[in-house]
Amino acid sequence: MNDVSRKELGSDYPLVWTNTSIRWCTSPCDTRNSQDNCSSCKFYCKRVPQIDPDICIVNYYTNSGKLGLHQDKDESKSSINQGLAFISISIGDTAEFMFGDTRDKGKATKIDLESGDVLILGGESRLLFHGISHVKTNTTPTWLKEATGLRPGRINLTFRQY
Ligand SMILES: O=C(O)CCC(=O)C(=O)O
Ligand SMILES: [Fe+2]
Repeated sequence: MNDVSRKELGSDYPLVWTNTSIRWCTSPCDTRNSQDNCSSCKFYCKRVPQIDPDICIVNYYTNSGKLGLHQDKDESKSSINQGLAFISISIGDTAEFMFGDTRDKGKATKIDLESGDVLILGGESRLLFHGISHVKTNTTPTWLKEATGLRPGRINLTFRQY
């Protein structure tokens, strides 16, 4: 993601992202007990409840793959009402990710999700409309292609708590 996208996301929605590495909380951190005791991921702790994922959905997009704007509502009412996050990890080709408050594609904000980006939608942003407008051909990092023989396209993993 570029810096503009980071600012947009950071100011409007409680999202956490990284580029090319997973920055994860390594110290005790639990919003259910305390909101301030985590030095490594204060932002995440304060605004997005922690999850114990029990579902992983794997999406594979060819270079013509798309996913229309939608809300993720298949988890339990309790999970959604608490704003439990879903954690999305992108691998392979870059995709343009859209998100917004309505299903209107024209009004959605668009950001690039690159291989290695981690996006967390939780708390206030749990029910954001989101989707993939397109996948950018031949954008997988060369080292990844060489190391894995990954075919063209994009893999997205989302970890969720039912
Ligand atoms: O591929 C993505 O980045 C989003 C996937 C998604 O929204 C979903 O699986 O519900
Ligand atoms: Fe989704």
